[in-house]
Amino acid sequence: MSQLKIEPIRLPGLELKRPIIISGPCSAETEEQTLNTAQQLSDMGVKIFRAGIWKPRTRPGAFEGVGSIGLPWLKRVKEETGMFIGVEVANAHHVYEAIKYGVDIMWIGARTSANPFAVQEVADALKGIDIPVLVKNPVNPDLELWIGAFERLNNAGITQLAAIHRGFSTYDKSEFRNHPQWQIPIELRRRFPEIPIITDPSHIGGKRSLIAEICQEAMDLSFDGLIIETHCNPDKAWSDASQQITPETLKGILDNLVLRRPKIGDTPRNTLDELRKQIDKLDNQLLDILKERMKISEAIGRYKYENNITILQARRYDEIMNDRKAKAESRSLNADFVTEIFESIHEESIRCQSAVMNKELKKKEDN
Ligand SMILES: C=C(O[C@@H]1C=C(C(=O)O)C=C[C@H]1O)C(=O)O
Repeated sequence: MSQLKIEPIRLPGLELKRPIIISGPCSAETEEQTLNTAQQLSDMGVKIFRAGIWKPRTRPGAFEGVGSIGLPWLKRVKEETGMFIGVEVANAHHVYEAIKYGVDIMWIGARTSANPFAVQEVADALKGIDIPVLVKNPVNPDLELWIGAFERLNNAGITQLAAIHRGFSTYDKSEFRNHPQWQIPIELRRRFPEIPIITDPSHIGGKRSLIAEICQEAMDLSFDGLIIETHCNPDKAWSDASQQITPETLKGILDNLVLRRPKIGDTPRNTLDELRKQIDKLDNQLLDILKERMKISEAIGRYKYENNITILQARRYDEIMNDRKAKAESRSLNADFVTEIFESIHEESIRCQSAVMNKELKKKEDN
């Protein structure tokens, strides 16, 4: 199991409290737009400003960021508002430029964190620089690749690290621009509880109407912060207009966030302990039932071996899936959830039957 050395993010003079808020436009477009947005955010108490300077776009021809000429604008933001400034970096040149202009915090984008060569280049460029680096999840839902990026940065001596959860690309259209797949950042939290997780509702939602609920969900998962795109005139934004909001809208969203305590602490435990005992008991029953079901699958596997029948019986499988889904619905259980469970049980049943068949075959060969 990998070990990471994670230290809290240090920004001089700023006490980082949950939720950490990072905000600013998707892209710095003009000096005026950058400063105007920053001033409004600063007035409402936001301390960390973000703006994209180099924008990796899916197709050529879209606005790809203003490049290094935007860095003096960010420097002005820092000087005039006192906010800390952050940009996305994707190669060594970006890192050197950002350092030159006093950038306080850098993040690695989702397309970059999917590419170990690019992450390594950024890590090598950062060697010897003590700066917080935020790593967006790779575009594909691959937790190991995400962890690999933290390891590469760690190996280069970067320890002030945090994760940005921006959702995962899917071919299917869904209500989200990038599917949250919350179980992936949750698994990151389980394995590396010391890594702060910052959710990016702008990229997950892709539209303004989803931002508030994604922020609330992230807070209820006890994540640590939010990075939210804001623009002084969102409808006129040069990139990602549909997901940017005004600083004023952001203020409304933040004011309405319900912040619950991540630790159970000294709340009266009796009720919770009792309910958890009931969960433990039911989980044990589930495990016993699964064990019994797999034993029957094995017996079916032996029967199929002896009678020369294929393991997969698509019609029976289809009947089971339709039946269990209907029964899930009649019990007000989420049909997608139940479908996933039975898909997984079926897969394991096939694996158990294959193992039985291979064992029988080997026995026969050995005789
Ligand atoms: C157990 C069997 O084999 C496979 C596994 C199934 C299951 O675990 O429910 C169902 C159908 C088959 O694809 C079977 O044929 O009944």
